[in-house]
Amino acid sequence: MADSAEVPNGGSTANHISGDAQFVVVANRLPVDKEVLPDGSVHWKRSPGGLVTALEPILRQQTGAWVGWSGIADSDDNPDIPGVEIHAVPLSAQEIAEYYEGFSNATLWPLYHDVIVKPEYHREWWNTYVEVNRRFAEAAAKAAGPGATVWVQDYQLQLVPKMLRMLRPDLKIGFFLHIPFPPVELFMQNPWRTEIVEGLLGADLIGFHLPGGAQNFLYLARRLAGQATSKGTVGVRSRFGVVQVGFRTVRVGAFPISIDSGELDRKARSKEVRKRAAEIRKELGNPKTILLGVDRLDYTKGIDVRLKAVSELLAEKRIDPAETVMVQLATPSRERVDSYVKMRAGIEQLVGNINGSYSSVGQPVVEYLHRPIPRDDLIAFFVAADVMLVTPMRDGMNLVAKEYVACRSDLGGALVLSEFTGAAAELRSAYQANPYDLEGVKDAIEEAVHQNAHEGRRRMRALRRQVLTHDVTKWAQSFLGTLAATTETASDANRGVHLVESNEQPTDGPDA
Ligand SMILES: Nc1ncnc2c1ncn2[C@@H]1O[C@H](COP(=O)(O)OP(=O)(O)O)[C@@H](O)[C@H]1O
Ligand SMILES: O=P(O)(O)OC[C@H]1O[C@H](O[C@H]2O[C@H](CO)[C@@H](O)[C@H](O)[C@H]2O)[C@H](O)[C@@H](O)[C@@H]1O
Repeated sequence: MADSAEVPNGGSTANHISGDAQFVVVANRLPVDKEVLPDGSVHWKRSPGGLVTALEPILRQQTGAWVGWSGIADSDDNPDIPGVEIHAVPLSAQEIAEYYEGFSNATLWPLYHDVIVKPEYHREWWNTYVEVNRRFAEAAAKAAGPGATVWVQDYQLQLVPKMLRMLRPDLKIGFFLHIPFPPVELFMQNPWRTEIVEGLLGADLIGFHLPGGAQNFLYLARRLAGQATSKGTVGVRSRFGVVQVGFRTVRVGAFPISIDSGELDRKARSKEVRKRAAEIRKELGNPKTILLGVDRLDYTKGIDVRLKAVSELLAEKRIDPAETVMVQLATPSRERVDSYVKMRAGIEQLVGNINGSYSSVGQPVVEYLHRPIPRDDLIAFFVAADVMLVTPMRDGMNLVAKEYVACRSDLGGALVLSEFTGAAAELRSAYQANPYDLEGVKDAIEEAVHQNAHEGRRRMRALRRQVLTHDVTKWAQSFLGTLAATTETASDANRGVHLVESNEQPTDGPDA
């Protein structure tokens, strides 16, 4: 183990006595968010988003440590979670503004999601991103036992793999990106593009949801970091790409994430959930059709698209307001970032417009809740919904689509799914649509609303086969199994792989 090392990008050096955890997850967020109630008491609640939904069952199966931030400023409390050793990384209010709201969510998030909103590039935000990444790397280096496996998560921490390797060359380091890896032309906008590619190359294995992301990364590793890489296509959980970094071999692969589908299936079959689902339908006025949206309130999710589509279908009398209720459950998200403030106002206006035009007294057409819903209630909503609307402009995976399918053991319901989600590659039997084509989205919703029962069961059976056989355990096992099998020597890892030198003319272009 290296006791001290030079950390690139302005990092300090330190002695890092190792801890004893053999498996360490490093993520921006802890699995629980700290909340200080008005009476001063502290309450820990489930953190928002799919990353925590996916990783929480993995940590339950595999004892280890979790390094992350508690969601509020200046807190280093470590909540008690059975079987998980928590290491909170405190962030100041300024770091939250510059690293989390700034560089992570107003620079990288829009850049990696097709620049739906214009990314902002500020040097101070970048400097704080580097500084906070260094702090996470140091915390991980302290938590990890000798030779441990450390799994770094997502776009907020792309510099951690290289920083951690400098501190602790004895570790096996994996990195997984939960959001899309953008096309090369967009990635090249980033003034710190080379530092990010080099940061990621500190890992032994870099995982993406889709082969396209992995291939984009391989091209950039050659072009920006000047490394030799494999050529040819990357497969799903197979045919990994290779980047040769000096004597080290870095593997690059596609590992589509999933959910604990078995557990959701069991819960959704329970008497309590069935009863709650029936109550929900009754509370909504026993409509013929319940349309459902479940999202973090994020501009990438296309909540406005589905509201506009429903509004036009009502205007064109293709769906009947007396028979239809749309429920939109929206968890508050990144509420101090400008683009989120604007988007929330736009969505609430659309909801108001639809209700103003088509509701009757006591019977709103759109029910909109801006708060997180307890898990068991959410499952009951999935069971009650006739049509699930998942319409992102771009989404790394979208676990909501998979959760809906896992909850439909009755083979009822229909899924309308944007082509631009990672989930679309697997959920082929959904009613898929291009979210930029409003007529196409309307047609998909109308078809789903009016599907005949036989066709609905056929589609749902196919969707469930995929979701139940590809659960989150399979995702983690395939990633961690590949990481464990990474070999130290270039000659072993590269046997049979043709490497393209960075100065060779590549035959596989970006997105190939
Ligand atoms: N309104 C809500 N209340 C409770 N949980 C929600 C709500 N909206 C989304 N979720 C949960 O958050 C997770 C979202 O994951 P995903 O669809 O992958 O998107 P993201 O991680 O971008 O938010 C899912 O597990 C979903 O059930
Ligand atoms: O931590 P927040 O800023 O509140 O955001 C919540 C999480 O959102 C993103 O989730 C992504 O991960 C999901 C699981 O892989 C995937 O299905 C989804 O498409 C992604 O958007 C983000 O990547 C996480 O880091 C956040 O914690």
